[in-house]
Amino acid sequence: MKLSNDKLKLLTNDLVKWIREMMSSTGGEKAIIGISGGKDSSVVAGLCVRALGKENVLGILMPHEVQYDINYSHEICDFLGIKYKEVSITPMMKSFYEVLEDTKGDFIDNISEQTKLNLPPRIRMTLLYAISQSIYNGRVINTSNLSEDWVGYATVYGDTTGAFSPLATLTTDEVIQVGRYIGIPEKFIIKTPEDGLTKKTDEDVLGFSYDTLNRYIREGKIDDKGIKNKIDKMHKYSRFKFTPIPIYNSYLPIKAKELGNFYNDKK
Ligand SMILES: Nc1ncnc2c1ncn2[C@@H]1O[C@H](COP(=O)(O)OP(=O)(O)OC[C@H]2O[C@@H]([n+]3cccc(C(=O)O)c3)[C@H](O)[C@@H]2O)[C@@H](O)[C@H]1O
Ligand SMILES: Nc1ncnc2c1ncn2[C@@H]1O[C@H](COP(=O)(O)OP(=O)(O)OP(=O)(O)O)[C@@H](O)[C@H]1O
Repeated sequence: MKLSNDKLKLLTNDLVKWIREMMSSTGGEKAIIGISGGKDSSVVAGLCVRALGKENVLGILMPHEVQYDINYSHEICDFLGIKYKEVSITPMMKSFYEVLEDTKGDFIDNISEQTKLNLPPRIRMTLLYAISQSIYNGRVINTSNLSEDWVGYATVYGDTTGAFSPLATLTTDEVIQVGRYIGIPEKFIIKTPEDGLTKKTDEDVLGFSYDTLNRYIREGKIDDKGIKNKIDKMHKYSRFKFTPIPIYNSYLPIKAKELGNFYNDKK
């Protein structure tokens, strides 16, 4: 959705205020962000700098093997003036593969492509939490956007997680507009997103364009019925990624004083 300057101003101010409030309500001080050099992490980092000050934002660069565009990640951190650290995930990927190889035989024949695709996001998130927990009041900030989340194009317990998610209700084109509004240089926000492992673009993998998806999300309109059905199906079957783990709530009594009625409400 094309946003006017007034709307962008309102939205950006609100986002910045919300980040500040979320940081304080979760008892956090330092924002820890995985910096890929693409639009989502660049815009989240830019918003966090506005909300919390650059001294409270830390970028973690996590290449796997040779990341051909790693200079983008260094440059956006330098541009924002935030501290950053580059940590290769290759040793962790290797160990994981070794362990997985050892599980082959009994009930695993081959390591599936899905396993391979989703391992890097999970390792990156594990690393972000590991770093964040060793920093006083560190909080991992999620960088997902509405378009990808809408169709579940994200790894459960990988990039879907974090302390809070500033861009979760903004489509990819709206993230770009907010990025421009806060002065993120164009080269970081118009990079063609690709999944990093197959080198295919998101749109190749998804089978429809973000323009089509974003228009459907905001206006409910879509010309191609086949694509509409595909999006609806992807949406429906990926909601589990964004809901807390369902819990079995037995009828056995809970008499301890409960703040917030978490268990009793579910009965
Ligand atoms: N209804 C259900 N309730 C609970 N769990 C359910 C479930 N259905 C599947 N599952 C479990 O979830 C697993 C599948 O979910 P998941 O592991 O997420 O994997 P999956 O949805 O198969 O794949 C995620 C896709 O997102 C792409 N991705 C990931 C990360 C970032 C980006 C990006 O560009 O930003 C894109 C990635 O390339 C891949 O194509 C299944 O193997 C199964 O264990
Ligand atoms: N190489 C990397 N180094 C650091 N963080 C990464 C890296 N790759 C992915 N991430 C983190 O995981 C998030 C999701 O990554 P993904 O590769 O799926 O790109 P994306 O959703 O298009 O996001 P972005 O626009 O930030 O690249 C990123 O926003 C970033 O926080």
